[in-house]
Amino acid sequence: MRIAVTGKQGQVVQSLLRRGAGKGVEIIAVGRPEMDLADPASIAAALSIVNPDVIVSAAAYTAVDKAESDADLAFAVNAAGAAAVAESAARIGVPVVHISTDYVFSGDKPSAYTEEDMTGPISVYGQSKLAGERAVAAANPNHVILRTAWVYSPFGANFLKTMLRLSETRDHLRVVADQTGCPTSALDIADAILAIASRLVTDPAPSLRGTFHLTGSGEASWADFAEEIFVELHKLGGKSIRVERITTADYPTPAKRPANSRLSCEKLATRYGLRLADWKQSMRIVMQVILNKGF
Ligand SMILES: NC(=O)C1=CN([C@@H]2O[C@H](COP(=O)(O)OP(=O)(O)OC[C@H]3O[C@@H](n4cnc5c(N)ncnc54)[C@H](OP(=O)(O)O)[C@@H]3O)[C@@H](O)[C@H]2O)C=CC1
Ligand SMILES: Cc1cn([C@H]2C[C@H](O)[C@@H](COP(=O)(O)OP(=O)(O)O[C@H]3O[C@@H](C)C(=O)[C@@H](O)[C@H]3O)O2)c(=O)[nH]c1=O
Repeated sequence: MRIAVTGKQGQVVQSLLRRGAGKGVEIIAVGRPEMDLADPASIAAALSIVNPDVIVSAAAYTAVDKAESDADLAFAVNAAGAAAVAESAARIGVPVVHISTDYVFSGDKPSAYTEEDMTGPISVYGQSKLAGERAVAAANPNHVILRTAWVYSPFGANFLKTMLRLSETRDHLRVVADQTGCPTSALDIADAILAIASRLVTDPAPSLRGTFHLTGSGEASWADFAEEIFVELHKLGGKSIRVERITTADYPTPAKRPANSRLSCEKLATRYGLRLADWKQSMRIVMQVILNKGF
């Protein structure tokens, strides 16, 4: 199986390259400079030349706060760019696996969101990703949209790495405790994508197509996540860091985040038999990779 994945340095792309190695899967990362998602004309040619069996649409404009003042580029990449990737897959006649986000929800629901729940993004990033979901579904019926959340990994920029970086110069951090979600390892996402892609290329069942939630098992607030990171850091010989649990109002940001963005992943478990590990277990693996500086 040959997979074309959009982006090069991103967390999910890098995790796919790492997890695909040695499994008889050829993964080709297609990104800048040869393909710019903000330049639709560059997309079809760059993807078709790879002659893939599946396209994984993992590249996105992910700077949540910056998107508030950069909506045109966020929409160009996350909506028009995603649409062009899905159209390219349709033209080649292959499935597209598109990655989306918990931020398509408002966060008002008191329990975990299912795929049937109404969306209602409260940030430009979330709005642009929802527009992308709709455009992907319209462009290629042979699609899987995977909504994931709170992604961390040894690669790129993420909350876990931000916490570790801040801990180098501080012994006390203030972190919001009233936003709840599901931390998800990009390495686990990569394993799931590989399993999903191999089903899609062999099984035309409609029940395997559509929108699915894919997050780490369990739930946490950002403060819980930070505390667990620092427990593990201390166990691995690092310094002790105190987390002060604060409210969203105490930590003003340009973009609003959902208060609740927990996602129910039952549909994926039922249709694909896939369930990701508990986030704390996966977080420990990622921490060990980062602190030991290698796999
Ligand atoms: N990070 C998170 O917490 C979450 C992410 N998601 C979604 O998961 C997917 C993967 O996210 P993640 O791996 O964390 O993303 P990253 O922020 O780590 O990487 C973003 C990727 O997108 C690429 N990219 C950005 N703009 C363009 C552009 N104009 N043209 C081509 N490539 C571009 C980057 O390119 P380059 O390689 O050149 O830097 C990079 O490879 C995204 O769709 C994201 O919306 C969903 C939920 C949570
Ligand atoms: C750095 C920091 C953040 N925070 C808060 C701000 C915010 O509410 C929360 C997370 O902040 P970040 O900016 O790191 O994370 P954010 O960019 O909001 O992460 C999101 O990224 C996009 C791409 C997604 O799709 C989402 O699923 C989600 O992972 O933690 C603190 O309370 N203290 C801190 O020291």
